[in-house]
Amino acid sequence: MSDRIDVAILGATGSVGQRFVQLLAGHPWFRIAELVGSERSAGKPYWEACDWRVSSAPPDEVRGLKVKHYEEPLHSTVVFSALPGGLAGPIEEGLAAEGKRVFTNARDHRMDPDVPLMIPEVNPDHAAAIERQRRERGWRDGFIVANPNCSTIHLVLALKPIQDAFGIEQGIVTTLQAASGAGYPGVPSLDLIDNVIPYIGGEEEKIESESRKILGRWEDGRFLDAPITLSAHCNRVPVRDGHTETVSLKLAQPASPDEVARVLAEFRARPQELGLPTAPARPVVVLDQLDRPQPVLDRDVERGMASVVGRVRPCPVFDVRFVVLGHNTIRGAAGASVLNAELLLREGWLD
Ligand SMILES: NC(=O)C1=CN([C@@H]2O[C@H](COP(=O)(O)OP(=O)(O)OC[C@H]3O[C@@H](n4cnc5c(N)ncnc54)[C@H](OP(=O)(O)O)[C@@H]3O)[C@@H](O)[C@H]2O)C=CC1
Ligand SMILES: N[C@@H](CC(=O)OP(=O)(O)O)C(=O)O
Repeated sequence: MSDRIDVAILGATGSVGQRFVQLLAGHPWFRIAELVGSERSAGKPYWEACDWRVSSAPPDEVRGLKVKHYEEPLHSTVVFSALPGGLAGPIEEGLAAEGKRVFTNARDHRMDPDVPLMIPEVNPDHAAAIERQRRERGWRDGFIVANPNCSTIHLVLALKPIQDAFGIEQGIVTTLQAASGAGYPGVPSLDLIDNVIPYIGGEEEKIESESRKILGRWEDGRFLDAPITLSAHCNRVPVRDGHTETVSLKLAQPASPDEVARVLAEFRARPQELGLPTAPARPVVVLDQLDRPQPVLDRDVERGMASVVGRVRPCPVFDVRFVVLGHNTIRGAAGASVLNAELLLREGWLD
């Protein structure tokens, strides 16, 4: 365990930061060395600074760790960022310029033309954009790798096997997003209980543009978007964790619902081949029951790292429709970053 790589977590006290702590405590390759927060938390022991919400108590190895201010120097070479969007951008760039390998959840750099927006099962080859980043930004060892928006990740994990097998031309996705997606404390309880809020700022645009980048190609030193037209409708619902999405797709080649369900269930990719520690054995899990997936029952399948699909059936307007559910702060956020870091470590980018 002594040769584990020291890592820092930015935004360690928030909803996503707590999931990072949970996933990285006892990790075989990484050791939580530094926890970073705002002015509010800096200088306090983690257990005191953090309103821990994801299990009974923070892991012993971090309880007493003193939270650093985000302007303090960091010694860790790997940095996981759960900073708020808008604030994250310049801080992450500064760290990459110092040589840190930054794995970020924040939206700021996702659509940069030299930043991989990675899902290891979908576009591991996009890591090659790091070379352009280093060349054009003058960074020698550092880099930024982003993971997508929490709704985008689960949508794209379900689209990838279908795109590869049959091609996708158009899609409509409607989300039912959990309260924890808005951070902590997030949406006031009186606004959300007994209610549905049919608006999440910027979310529809992110789902539409991020999906095209991830499903696209890295070719001749630039990203080429996948030629898929998507229309997203986003809603906040009174669910604690787990985003549900209903999806209708127009395919390039005909396929029956059974054929679509089969390619989804059989989908395996690089993280599974490499046996990465945080990789789910099945990145997409297909359920047969008529009324599944449901957040309360299915969000923790494969330790929250899988996208759970159900109700694969014909679509009278397009070709096929289904439901996909995924944990928004595990595979939708912290788990996605950790899996990106595991992949890049195994592929030599952290040497
Ligand atoms: N929640 C989700 O499902 C998902 C979130 N994301 C993204 O992950 C990031 C974190 O989100 P989430 O955990 O939900 O947010 P939270 O609001 O729960 O947490 C925010 C974190 O950022 C820290 N922070 C706030 N302001 C500052 C500051 N001025 N300087 C330094 N640190 C600061 C807070 O520290 P302190 O407690 O010390 O104030 C806290 O640790 C965001 O970019 C979000 O968009 C991405 C995908 C999914
Ligand atoms: N907007 C997402 C969470 C989030 O923070 O997304 P992003 O990282 O794209 O800003 C939600 O509300 O569920």
